[in-house]
Amino acid sequence: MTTLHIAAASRWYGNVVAVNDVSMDIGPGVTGLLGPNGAGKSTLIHMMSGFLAPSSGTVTLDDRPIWRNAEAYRQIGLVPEREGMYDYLSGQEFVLANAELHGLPDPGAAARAALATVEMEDAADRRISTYSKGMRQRVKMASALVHEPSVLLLDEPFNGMDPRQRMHLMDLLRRMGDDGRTVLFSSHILEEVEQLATHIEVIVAGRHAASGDYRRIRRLMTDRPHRYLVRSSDDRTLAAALIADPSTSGIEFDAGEEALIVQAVDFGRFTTRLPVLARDAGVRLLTVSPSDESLESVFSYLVSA
Ligand SMILES: Nc1ncnc2c1ncn2[C@@H]1O[C@H](COP(=O)(O)OP(=O)(O)OP(=O)(O)O)[C@@H](O)[C@H]1O
Repeated sequence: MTTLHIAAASRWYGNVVAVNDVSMDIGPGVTGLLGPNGAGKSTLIHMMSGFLAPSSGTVTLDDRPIWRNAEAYRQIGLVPEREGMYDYLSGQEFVLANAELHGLPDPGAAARAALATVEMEDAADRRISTYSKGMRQRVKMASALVHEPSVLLLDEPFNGMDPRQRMHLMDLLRRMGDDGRTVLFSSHILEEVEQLATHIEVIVAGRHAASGDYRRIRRLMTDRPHRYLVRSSDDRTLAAALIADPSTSGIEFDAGEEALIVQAVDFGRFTTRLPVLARDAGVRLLTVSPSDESLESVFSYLVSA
């Protein structure tokens, strides 16, 4: 069993604090690292893979520091976000180079096996420059898997993949998690994380914001107050009806938007009550849209919770 242990880890670049006092344990199975762009996901993954030293705190693998520890590197595979690859190599040569760097006894066979795992055998002898984005992603994956690591770290692995490739990679990662490997992938898309991860760590503005399974994270998001932008045939009458109802805790009129901004007490109740109240008041609803549903606002709610 392999566990990554991150204890009060921070990393700064000059005066930019990318990761701020983060503590978490990542064990076997599939974990999703969720956070908006710039949250510090890549920096955290680079510390977990031994590419970066923490500025303070520790990042260990089964209690041994990862930074400058060749033994730990042998157990870790990293699929970086960066696109830069050696385009003049074939897929086979690229994966083989990593197999050789790891000093594997039969690097050729290991490279072929890893390419087969990601279903790239047929294109293995073509130059990487001719590959699609999804194929490049798969070759990076084969390269990370060639030494059969017990920990696999993937930085935004689904970016640029078509739905079929995405499903295929999800199946593969699920299988690895089921086999007892420690798999962590980062994403800024909640739906992606929901489909794959049994455990989710949320990071926002460098800080650890929440942790748990999808249901717990979702609950944190839906239990918070919600704001809606509402336009109707008679905003004044609708506002009076809404404010008298317990599903609504506040209303203001946004002159710029020419709409009501309604603060709902809870998401489920408000969305069932609104049409009923409007109908009873003889008001036609023209627009109902969440005014703060962006991932960023959900995250900032999680951080302040
Ligand atoms: N080498 C660097 N030098 C200076 N600042 C950096 C460096 N790398 C990252 N940062 C800053 O650290 C913060 C976190 O960046 P990081 O790439 O880890 O976030 P991220 O969550 O992976 O975002 P993205 O998904 O957009 O890559 C950002 O503010 C970023 O600008």
